[in-house]
Amino acid sequence: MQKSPTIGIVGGGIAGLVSAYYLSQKVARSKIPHLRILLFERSSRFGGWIQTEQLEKKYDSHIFEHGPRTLRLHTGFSSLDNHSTINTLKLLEQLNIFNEQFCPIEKTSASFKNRLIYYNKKLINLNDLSLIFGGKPLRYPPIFYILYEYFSEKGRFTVQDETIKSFIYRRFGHIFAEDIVEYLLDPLIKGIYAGSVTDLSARSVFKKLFNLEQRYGSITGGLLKTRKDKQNENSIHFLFDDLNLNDYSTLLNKYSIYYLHDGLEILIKILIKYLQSLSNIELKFNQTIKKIQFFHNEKNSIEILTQSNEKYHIDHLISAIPSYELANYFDNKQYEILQKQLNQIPFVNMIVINLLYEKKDIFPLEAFGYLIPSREQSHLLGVLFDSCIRQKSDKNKHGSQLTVMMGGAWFDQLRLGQCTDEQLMHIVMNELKKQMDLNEKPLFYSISRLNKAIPNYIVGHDDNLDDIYALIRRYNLPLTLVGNSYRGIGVNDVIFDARLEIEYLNLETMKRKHLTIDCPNSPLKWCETKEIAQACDVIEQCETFVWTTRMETNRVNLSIYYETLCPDSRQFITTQVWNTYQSILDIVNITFIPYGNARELYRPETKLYQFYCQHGAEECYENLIHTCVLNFYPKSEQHMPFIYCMESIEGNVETVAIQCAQKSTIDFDQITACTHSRLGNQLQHAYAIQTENLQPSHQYVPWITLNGEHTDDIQKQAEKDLIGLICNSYKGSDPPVQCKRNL
Ligand SMILES: C=Cc1c2[nH]c(c1C)Cc1[nH]c(c(CCC(=O)O)c1C)Cc1[nH]c(c(C)c1CCC(=O)O)Cc1[nH]c(c(C)c1C=C)C2
Repeated sequence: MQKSPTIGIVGGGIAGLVSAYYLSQKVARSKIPHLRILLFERSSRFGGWIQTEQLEKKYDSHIFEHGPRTLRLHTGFSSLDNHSTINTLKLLEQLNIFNEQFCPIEKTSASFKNRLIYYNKKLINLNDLSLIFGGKPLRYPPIFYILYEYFSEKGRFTVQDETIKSFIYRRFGHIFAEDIVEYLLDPLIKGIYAGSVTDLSARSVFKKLFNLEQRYGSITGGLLKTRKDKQNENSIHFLFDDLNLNDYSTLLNKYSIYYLHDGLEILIKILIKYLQSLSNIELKFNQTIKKIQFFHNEKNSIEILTQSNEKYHIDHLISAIPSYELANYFDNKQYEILQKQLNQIPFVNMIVINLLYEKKDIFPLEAFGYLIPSREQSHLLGVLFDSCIRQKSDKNKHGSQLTVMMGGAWFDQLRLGQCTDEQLMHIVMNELKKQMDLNEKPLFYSISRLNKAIPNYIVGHDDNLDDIYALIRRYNLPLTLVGNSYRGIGVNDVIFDARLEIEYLNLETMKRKHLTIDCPNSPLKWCETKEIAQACDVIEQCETFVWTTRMETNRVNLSIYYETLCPDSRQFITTQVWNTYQSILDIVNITFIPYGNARELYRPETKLYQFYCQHGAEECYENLIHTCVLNFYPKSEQHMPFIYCMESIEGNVETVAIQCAQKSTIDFDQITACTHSRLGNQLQHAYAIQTENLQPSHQYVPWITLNGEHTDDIQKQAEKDLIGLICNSYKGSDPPVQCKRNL
């Protein structure tokens, strides 16, 4: 008998909708067609901050975007690869809106390249190199900055996190940092986070640059060393084989950003239409949630109580609301710390003013827009030249359009919350007159006050996230976090992150919770599975007399000699070994030896071994991470999910390791300490010896031994059907049910 497992999603913004979308696809692939998905949105519309207003005909049907309007085709500052970018393109294709809606902007076009700043009461173009050499806004030639950074003291492995300002001052020194911070990074950070360089985290916002410094000792040195690796980036994502970068390389090389012809909200509308066509999804508008209660019972279920006192029982909750809103639902004292950690992510208020002018050419030059450094003391953060950006779609329309952004981290200081619309417009008109020499009155305008619109990843954000995940694990909460509060604020990041999170959801356990199993008549079957044993109330007896006996006497010993970045090793671990782990772990000991074709050299001066790996320094580092994890987490249940995760995801090793540690129960601080210690070095050396002592010597990786033996036959069978191989080698009289199916 089977009741329907149910997943609840709270929040009907882009994160909630794409979570429902990817979940529906996962359900269709899996064998749980009865799984129900409930999506709760408190307002009467879906889409969150993504909102497109279509103006009347008398305004030439211009569109006003009240939130995001362009999407990235390049990696951006925090993303480490192009997968999130490709993923959104795939989504547009899957929803059949790519061909009619996708409007890319060429990298060479003025409306992308020309990014201006308001400097010394003038608009200057950062793309105009002569300006930089002419001493604006950088006082010295750029090569001075680069050389200083390259030779400045290495901060390797010393800094946990710091503000963007302190990072730049540490790397470039006082003489050079001032220009970079005041006139480049201050406006840039305003133009993405509406935040301040004195608050935001270098580690979270400039992930790539921060990691390069931590790894290679300097940003420039790191960039030089990793230039070669970039060529290998055109790969397929390990979890999602539809994300083949090669399919899109021409497009990514040519274009920089894109917008959707009818505005970004078309993506929301099409998603809703698709979700409404599915029978197992219910989209619930106007549903304010009063309470979410987690029950720590056998089923670990959740109760959602709405304002209208309706109750919903669900098995898993996907939170697609901002972190501070989720925090409110944890009103039980028990979750006080989790509530506090969620509340530690600050959000800033924005005022977005769209303006339509009658005249066609109101812009000083064709550009993306301009940003205003804090030193210039303006009430505005920046101005977007929408007509330049949407040139292709709006070429036959009259007039011109721009958007003014206000608020962010300076919202309270400038008392913008107290301004009436008239006062805001007065400020805007004055500033545009001063900055753009724009004296015209707009034909039409629209003011949006976006409360707590953009999360600011302040210093310690990544550590805070670690704590949040550790608490969710400690309380054993069936909870998934998606949305821009956590791991990226761009639309691409939010969509891709939701897809990853859904991929990691284990629907099987949800299904099992809903199976009502009757105890079979024959006692021979009582210990076949945990669920049957539970139904027969003989768990303890099975553990003592059947399952442990299997464990002690007849277990098959499987050893995998591998290297972490080798594609064949990764393929083997993420398919054959992972399936084996998931189904027949109680008859096999799985041992990992992460070394493979590496070589070692003893350095008497340091009394340490130096390792050289087939796939370079990155691989040596990942081998070492695996080595340390295997040492501190010796049980398969402890290290296998981490190893599987790391071997599944491509990208910067440290970032992936942190991400995977968060998802499993690994304390990454402990592992980092080990990788930098003599202990880590000794453990890696032990694996080198173990690999070098193999009889016969290994000739390739992964190299498999079964009960200490390697033959071509064992290798071939292992690569083809590892479960079958282990089941056949198992000598116990009570093979698990999965083997019976296999034999
Ligand atoms: C003036 C304020 C803002 C402007 N846009 C935003 C704010 C707060 C919001 C915003 N802009 C970007 C993102 C991230 C998108 C993503 O990663 O997918 C967000 C949330 C993109 C962006 N905008 C600028 C830059 C350099 C970037 C990074 C990626 C890219 O190159 O597209 C610069 C910029 N933003 C604004 C202006 C006027 C401006 C430059 C002239 C407005």
